[in-house]
Amino acid sequence: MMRGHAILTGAEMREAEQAVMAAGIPEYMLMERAGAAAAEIVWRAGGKRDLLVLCGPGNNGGDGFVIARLLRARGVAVRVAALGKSRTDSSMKAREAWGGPVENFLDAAPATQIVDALFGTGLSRGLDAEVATKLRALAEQASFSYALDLPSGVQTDTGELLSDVPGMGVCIALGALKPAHMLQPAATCWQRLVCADIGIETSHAKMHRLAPPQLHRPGPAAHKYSRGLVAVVGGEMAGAGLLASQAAAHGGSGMVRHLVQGQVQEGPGAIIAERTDAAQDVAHRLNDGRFRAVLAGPGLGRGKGASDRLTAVLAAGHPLVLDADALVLLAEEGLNAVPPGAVLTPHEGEFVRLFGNLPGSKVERALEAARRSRSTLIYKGSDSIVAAPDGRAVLSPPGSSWLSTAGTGDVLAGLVAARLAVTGDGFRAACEALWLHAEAARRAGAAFIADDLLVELPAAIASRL
Ligand SMILES: NC(=O)C1=CN([C@@H]2O[C@H](COP(=O)(O)OP(=O)(O)OC[C@H]3O[C@@H](n4cnc5c(N)ncnc54)[C@H](O)[C@@H]3O)[C@@H](O)[C@H]2O)[C@@H](O)CC1
Ligand SMILES: Nc1ncnc2c1ncn2[C@@H]1O[C@H](COP(=O)(O)OP(=O)(O)O)[C@@H](O)[C@H]1O
Ligand SMILES: [K+]
Repeated sequence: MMRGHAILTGAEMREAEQAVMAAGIPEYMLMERAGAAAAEIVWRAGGKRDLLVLCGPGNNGGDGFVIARLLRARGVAVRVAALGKSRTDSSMKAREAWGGPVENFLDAAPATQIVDALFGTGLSRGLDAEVATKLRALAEQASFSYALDLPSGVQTDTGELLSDVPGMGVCIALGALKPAHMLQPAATCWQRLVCADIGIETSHAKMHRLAPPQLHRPGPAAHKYSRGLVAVVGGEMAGAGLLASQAAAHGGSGMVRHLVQGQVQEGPGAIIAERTDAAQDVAHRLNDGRFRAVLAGPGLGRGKGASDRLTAVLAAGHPLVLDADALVLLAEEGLNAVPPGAVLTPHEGEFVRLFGNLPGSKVERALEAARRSRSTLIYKGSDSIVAAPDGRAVLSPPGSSWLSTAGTGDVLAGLVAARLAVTGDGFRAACEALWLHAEAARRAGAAFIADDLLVELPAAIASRL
C-alpha cells in the first residue's frame, strides 16, 4: 500500500527532534534547516515583495528570525516584529544572527507578505485577544500570508482553534505533518499546505495522510469470482441498497448480488437483484463460500425485520462492511455485538451511538473505537479517518464539501465492500475506497448527487492503474 506523508503529534515531534539531537545534530541546526526550507517556499511564492515576519518567544519565533535573515540576504525588504523576548536558547541565537531591528508586534505596520511565526507546536492556550486581533488585521491586509508549522492559535493534536485564527495562504508544516493539518476546523485555515523536510526521522509513524492508492487491472486469468463476489443486503429503503450495490459493482469487484427486500427495483442489468424478504432467504443466499465481502446497513431499516436480516448477515461468517442502520442496530445491543474484523463506516451520529462520547481528538477517538470493537473504522466527516485496532491511522485531507448530500455514504460503503472483495484487507480497502470516493467527488464538481459519483468511479480507478 502506498504510504502518505507521516503525521506526528506534538509529543512525537519532540521525541523525533530529541533523536536527531542525540545523533549529534544540535537544535539550532534544525532551526536553520526549518528556516531555510520555509524561506525557500516564501521566496518562490512571493519573490522580492516586502515581508513582515511575526516572531513569538519560542522556537517557532526562532524559525521566523532565520527566515527573515535568509530572505534579507536575497534582497527582500524584510521587517521583523516580535511578541516580547525570545525565551529559548535557539531562538535567542537566531534573533542575534538576524541582528536587525525588531518592532513591537502590536505596533507593526502591515506588509505585502507576512509570516506567522508566533506559536507552533508549543501553543498551550489561545492567543490574547489583542494579539489575535492584530494578527487577523495583518493577515487580512497582506496579499501573501504564510503560517509557519501551524497558524498561531491552532492546537497541534486536535485541530481545535484555541483563539480566532485568520485564513492563511500557505501553511508550511515543519519536519512532518501534525494531526491539526488534517483535522477540522484547523484544516480549512489555509489554501495550500506544504511539508518541509528538515531531516526528522518519521519511518516509525503510525499515522499517515491518505495517499493515492496503487491499483491493478485484472490479470489475464481473471474471472468474475476470482475478482471478488460481493453481496449487498438491502432492506426497507431500496434506493440506498441500489446506490451501494452499484458502487460495489463499479469499485472493481467481479460480481454483485443485491439481496432486496420487497419488489426488485429497476437497476443495472449487471447486478443480480434477488428478492429475499425473509431473514431465512438472506441466510440461504449467503450460504456460499465464494463471497469475499458482504455489506449491510444502507437502507436496511431499524425494525424487527431489519434486525433479523442483520443477524443472518452476521451468522454467515463472511468478511463484513457495516454501515448506517446496521451500526444503529448493533449500538442497541452493545459493543460485544460488533463482529471482530469488520469494517465499520460510522458518521458522527452513528459513532456516538456505538462508542459514546469518547475523550480526545478525532484520531484518538477513532483509534480507541477501533481497539474496542476490534474492527477497522472509517470515521466519516469532512476529516474522515481510517483507524485500525493495531494503532494505524490514515487521515484524509479535506475533500469536496459537496459530499454532504444524501446517499454519498451508501456509495462509500459499496466501494469499501468492492475493495475488500478485491484486496481481502479491510484497512487497505477502507483507504482505497476513501480515496476513490474523494476523487469521484472532485471529478463530479459542484452540486452533484450521490448517483453522479458512480459515473466518475471508472475514471477515478483508471487514474490509479
Ligand atoms: N520539534 C522540532 O523538531 C523543531 C521545531 N521547530 C519549531 O519549534 C516550534 C515549537 O517551539 P516551542 O516548543 O519553543 O514552542 P512555540 O514556539 O510554539 O511556543 C513558545 C512558547 O510560548 C508559550 N506560549 C504558548 N502559548 C502561548 C500563548 N497563547 N500566549 C503566550 N505564550 C504562549 C509557551 O511557553 C511555549 O512553549 C515548532 O512549531 C517549530 O516551528 C524548529 O525550530 C525545528 C525543529
Ligand atoms: N462537509 C463535508 N465535506 C467533505 N465530505 C463530507 C462532508 N459531509 C459529509 N461528507 C462525506 O460524505 C459522506 C456522507 O455519508 P453519510 O453521512 O453516511 O450520508 P448518507 O447516509 O446520506 O449516505 C461521507 O463519506 C462523509 O465523509
Ligand atoms: K505559527
